[in-house]
Amino acid sequence: MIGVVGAGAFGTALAVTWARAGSDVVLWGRNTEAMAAAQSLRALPCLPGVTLPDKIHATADPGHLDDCATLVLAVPTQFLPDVLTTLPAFSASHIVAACKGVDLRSLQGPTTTIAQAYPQAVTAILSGPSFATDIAAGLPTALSLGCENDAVGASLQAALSTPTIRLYRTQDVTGVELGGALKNVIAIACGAAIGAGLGDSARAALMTRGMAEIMRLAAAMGARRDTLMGLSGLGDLALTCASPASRNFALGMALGRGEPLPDATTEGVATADAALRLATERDLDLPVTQAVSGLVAGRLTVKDAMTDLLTRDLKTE
Ligand SMILES: NC(=O)C1=CN([C@@H]2O[C@H](COP(=O)(O)OP(=O)(O)OC[C@H]3O[C@@H](n4cnc5c(N)ncnc54)[C@H](OP(=O)(O)O)[C@@H]3O)[C@@H](O)[C@H]2O)C=CC1
Ligand SMILES: O=C(CO)COP(=O)(O)O
Repeated sequence: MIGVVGAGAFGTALAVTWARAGSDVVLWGRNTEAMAAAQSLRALPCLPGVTLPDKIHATADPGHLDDCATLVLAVPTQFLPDVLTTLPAFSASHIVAACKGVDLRSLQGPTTTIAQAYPQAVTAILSGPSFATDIAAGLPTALSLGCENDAVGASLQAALSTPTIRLYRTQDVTGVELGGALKNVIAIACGAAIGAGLGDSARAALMTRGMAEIMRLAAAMGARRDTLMGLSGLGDLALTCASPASRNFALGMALGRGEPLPDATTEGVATADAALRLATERDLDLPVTQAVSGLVAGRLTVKDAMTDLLTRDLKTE
């Protein structure tokens, strides 16, 4: 049995696809009324038009997660520590993070946060280009599964792949985590460029130089370059920087149009500042990330950010 913690768009979409593939799934959300309604109506408002298969048990009672050998945590990264401290302890042997961010308080990725709360469990990270709506619609998707323990990684890969979701596995947890987290920051930059009317060429430049920043920071933290060139890196960058369906890209577009910050809980907002702190500790320069941090905090306009980026010292590629 698979337990999914977090009945938002992504947790629900994953639960639906695993249930359709034949797994029994407990889908836990914190709101008692909402989860009772989901269990009886077989639907959740975060995924309109999607029917919850019978194999999903929607609940707000964490006791129902006790029998799950595998738990998948699909809550926004900044809320993960709270979720882990408010839920009772579980006996799950495998815990998979399905979150894309770096915790701003601890500067840790989700698997480190989980491992501190559950030292007995093997942790893994699931990340890659995948809109919840696409997964729930049964559209084809490929994701990276990072797990240091390759035997457990292989069993999770088999258990969590479905006829429509293909998982590739790696032992490079840091690469999978940082690829998924840092692409959100670059998506905000690309959205801002498009929202401000700076054009597709500017977006391509930001994606490319943003990828260089992702590589610079993640490699300094131990990630492998080939992981970052894979699904949870270049793959997710390509999706998120090109689609208004991305909340990070859409947030950037709103800022680019001169509107106020629409939703400060969007993953890339906190992760921009977390990435800058990680970079400062390593004496690294992340100019696009710096621009995003200034934009979301209201310290910079898109015009200021553009001028800052274009007037930097010329350098080799
Ligand atoms: N949406 C997508 O297409 C994708 C999302 N992701 C990643 O999945 C993660 C979750 O995102 P997503 O599902 O979209 O987010 P949503 O905003 O749709 O849902 C977030 C969920 O987390 C719950 N939550 C928030 N705070 C707490 C808390 N303190 N305690 C308990 N539960 C809490 C919310 O509960 P409540 O409803 O009660 O507020 C909600 O169920 C993010 O890291 C995101 O980057 C990854 C790939 C695709
Ligand atoms: O991570 C995602 C797609 O892979 C979803 O991106 P957003 O969080 O920007 O919507």
